[in-house]
Amino acid sequence: MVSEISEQLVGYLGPEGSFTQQAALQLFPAHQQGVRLVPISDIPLLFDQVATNAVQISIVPIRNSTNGYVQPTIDQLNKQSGSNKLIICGETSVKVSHCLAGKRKEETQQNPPTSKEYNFQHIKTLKTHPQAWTQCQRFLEQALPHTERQQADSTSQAAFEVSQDSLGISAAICSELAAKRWGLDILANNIQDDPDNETYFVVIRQRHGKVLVEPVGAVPLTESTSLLPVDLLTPNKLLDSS
Ligand SMILES: O=C(O)C(=O)Cc1ccccc1
Repeated sequence: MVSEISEQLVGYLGPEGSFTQQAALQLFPAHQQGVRLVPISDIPLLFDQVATNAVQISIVPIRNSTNGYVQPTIDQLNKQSGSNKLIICGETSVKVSHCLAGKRKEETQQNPPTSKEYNFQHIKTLKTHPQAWTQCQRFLEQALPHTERQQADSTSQAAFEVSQDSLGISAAICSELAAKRWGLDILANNIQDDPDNETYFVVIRQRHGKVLVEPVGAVPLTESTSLLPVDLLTPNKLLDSS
């Protein structure tokens, strides 16, 4: 008996509140019937899950306007290119505005916060996806130059981890959506160096896989428009605009 897929599963770099979820929602709006967005914990797993048909599509970050290619994605593209099983069927982009999110320091009558500046002295550890450090370099050098940095698999994973910190001494660099989703206070917003900071995402699926619902507004991949490294655009490699 052949089992028909009644619901299309679309993986994105989770948990909820990531920039990749914003890209996934752009491509598969929330009200769309027959599609379910599934948070997946890291980039290699997003590729594996498509390759095994555990999800039919994955959305992965590939490049940022400030600091270039997302290396784990490039590594996976190179790894998968030999098998010819997966293709990239479109691209999209999201404007990326980061905030610093954590627990606000208790305010006392004697120590009210000044109007715009919050005191970050209680923040001992910063967490985020590696791409975000260099997108927020100026702010971090000025406001938190000596704070310990810990890497997370995504910006929203960093927000989730900070939400579990009962001492309130860590902070995440993430979207405002992630801060809200995981119950954090926004300690500073728009902390990225470039106000036009933007990240590009690609849509991955199996070359011969069944896709019930096509992504909305995805830019098709062509040699002239693609954001991908040229050596990955050669025929018979992973990429295909068809
Ligand atoms: O999707 C996310 O939240 C990520 O962690 C990847 C990322 C990191 C920095 C900017 C945009 C996307």
